Amino acid sequence: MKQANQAKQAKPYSDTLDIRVTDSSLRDGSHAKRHQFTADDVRSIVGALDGAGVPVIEVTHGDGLGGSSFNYGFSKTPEQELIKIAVDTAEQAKIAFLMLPGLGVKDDIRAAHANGASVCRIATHCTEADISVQHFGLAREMGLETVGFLMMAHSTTPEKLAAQARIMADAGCQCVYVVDSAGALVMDDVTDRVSALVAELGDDAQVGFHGHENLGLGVGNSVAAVRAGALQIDGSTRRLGAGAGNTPVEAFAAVCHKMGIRTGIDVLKIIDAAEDVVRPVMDDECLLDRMSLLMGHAGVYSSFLKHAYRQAERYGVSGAEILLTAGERRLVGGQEDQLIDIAVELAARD
Ligand SMILES: CC[C@H](O)CC(=O)C(=O)O
Ligand SMILES: [Mn+2]
Repeated sequence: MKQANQAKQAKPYSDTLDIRVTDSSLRDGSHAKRHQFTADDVRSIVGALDGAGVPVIEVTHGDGLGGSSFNYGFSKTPEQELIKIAVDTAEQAKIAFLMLPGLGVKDDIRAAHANGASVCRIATHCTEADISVQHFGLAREMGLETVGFLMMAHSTTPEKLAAQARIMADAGCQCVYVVDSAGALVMDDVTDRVSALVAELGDDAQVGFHGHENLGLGVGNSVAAVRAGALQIDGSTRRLGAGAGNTPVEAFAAVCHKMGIRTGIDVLKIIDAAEDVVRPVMDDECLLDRMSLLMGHAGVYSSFLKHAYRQAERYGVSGAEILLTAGERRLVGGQEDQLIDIAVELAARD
């Protein structure tokens, strides 16, 4: 623990920030909204987060650029339009976008750049970093800041994860995230993974952490990540994200303030933004209920939640059983359609 704290003190994010927070309410939260964000939602949320000093705001379909589709759910508003509105609204925050190679293509990155986004986040399954190489190359050529997402990080070892982070860093990624897509990591797991990446990457790239609340550990895990040397942390205001939601930015900012970790976020303003601006846009609170808790326990991709509900209703089977079976089969992002297969099997069995 002592060493980890020293790592943080020795290497703050910048002269004024110890760590940099990215708010993902308008991207990860798109899963919870079934991708139905409107232009007004983006305008009001970006305005409030920007005013509270959140330094980076991510805006994209929940499954990233090109995610609007039959398999993942169609967006109400084209994501490039939302990105442009976010850029036009923010006065100080950078606007980030996410892309999964294969779902989105290079032209989507070019369009996001043309619309003014400045942080390009490329996500792959945690053992498949090699598919991100050309996208990092393109993004760097275009002058975009780059972030890599190693998703479902609970499903591989710290050593293997660090080797995948090396592939991203060598391709031009400036910060590689440990992504707890299933909200399945507990604190020591986070410490081990972040430490392994910090040791592997050294000064070549920063390390980040993206948490989900499925075991109620978003804030605790994010603090563990910071102590292990992470310099970038994701969260969502009011936990507006997939599953039980993400690390709540307002709680994390308050905890950091108490711990003397500088985030640049005004705690009182972000608390007001959560209550007065983000909550009214949400269909429901992102709850730590039976379904999301099962996801954390069984290691299921958080964005499967709404799909599981839909198939459970359609085939008259238990959503919890769909999720547990998805966990047993170790399904990864992109295999949403297999939840239909599972539901059909469960219906045939009942
Ligand atoms: C693009 C899918 C996914 O929602 C990315 C992410 O936030 C995660 O894996 O947690
Ligand atoms: Mn997520």
